[in-house]
Amino acid sequence: MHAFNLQAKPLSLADRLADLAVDALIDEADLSPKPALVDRRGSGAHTDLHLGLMHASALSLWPAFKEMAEAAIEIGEIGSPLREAIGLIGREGEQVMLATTHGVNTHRGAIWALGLLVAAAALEPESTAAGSIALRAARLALLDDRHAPRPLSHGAQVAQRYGARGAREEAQLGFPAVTQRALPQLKRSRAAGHGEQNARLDALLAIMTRLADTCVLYRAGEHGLHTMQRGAQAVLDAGGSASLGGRRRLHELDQQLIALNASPGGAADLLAACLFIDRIESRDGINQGAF
Ligand SMILES: CC(C)(COP(=O)(O)OP(=O)(O)OC[C@H]1O[C@@H](n2cnc3c(N)ncnc32)[C@H](O)[C@@H]1O)[C@@H](O)C(=O)NCCC(=O)NCCS
Ligand SMILES: Nc1ncnc2c1ncn2[C@@H]1O[C@H](COP(=O)(O)OP(=O)(O)OP(=O)(O)O)[C@@H](O)[C@H]1O
Repeated sequence: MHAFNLQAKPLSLADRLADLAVDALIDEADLSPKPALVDRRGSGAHTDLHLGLMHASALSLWPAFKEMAEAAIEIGEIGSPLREAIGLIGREGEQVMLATTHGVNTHRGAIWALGLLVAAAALEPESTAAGSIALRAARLALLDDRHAPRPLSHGAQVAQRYGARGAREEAQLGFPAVTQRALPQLKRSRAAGHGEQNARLDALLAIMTRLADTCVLYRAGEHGLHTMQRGAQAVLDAGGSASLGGRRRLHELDQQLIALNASPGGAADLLAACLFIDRIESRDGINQGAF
């Protein structure tokens, strides 16, 4: 008789980073109540998205994130070969996502942001400070990818019309919405004892106060963007999502953004990026199999 070997094979660094990226996407999707976004309550301002689709899409991206981490480990340095390798994997990941969702864009911006961050984390697994990971990701984002198509995406149209450079610029600047706003707010709200879900909502709102979210600009113009930014600030000023006043303001913001069809999808992607970095930072080095 053969004995089964019940000892699990240890996860590789690439496995663990892909797990963390997918976890961050699932946590972002599940977080509720998010203004005008897909969450456990419903589809927000979207007609073609729902929570099950967001989950399926997140899970479908696991192999792409793992491959990006493996490419970073194998190539080992920031430069055009790595930039172009993760660009190719990202585009293939997008195709898998679209096949999973029957053509709906569930996570385009998230593949970009998390893909860069996964590669950045894999390059130097002992260097887990948020600023260091974001800086490596920015250096990658600044490199040109000769093979990237330049479609007239919604982001490109908004760039022409309003001058907002969206997801690309946010990454090239080192994710300031994450390092300067979301992570500090997440920590402040946790320290104030507001509870994890409220702390995450506050982090999302902190992103929304300043972000030039091209999803919102495309769908609702500058009026939509100002409504998002002012409304998010009003929730935080009223005490954040854990307070009664803040909750009321959050409900108002949800209603206003839905009426404007203004879904802050870029802010949602950056919340996932924030949760990914937070998990890495809060553990004892990603090389030590701590998660
Ligand atoms: C840079 C990307 C995001 C394209 O940007 P572009 O603005 O042209 O596209 P699009 O309108 O589809 O927007 C992408 C998404 O970014 C998110 N987003 C919007 N605004 C912002 C913002 N200010 N900050 C961060 N993310 C944002 C939204 O979710 C939006 O849906 C990326 O998809 C890309 O370059 N793809 C080419 C393939 C590639 O190189 N992939 C690399 C994977 S690492
Ligand atoms: N919980 C969420 N709810 C809604 N969107 C989200 C959520 N999380 C992330 N997103 C991001 O929002 C974007 C989807 O926005 P949107 O539907 O405006 O995409 P689009 O295809 O550019 O536009 P449209 O649907 O107007 O044709 C995705 O790129 C995704 O990364």
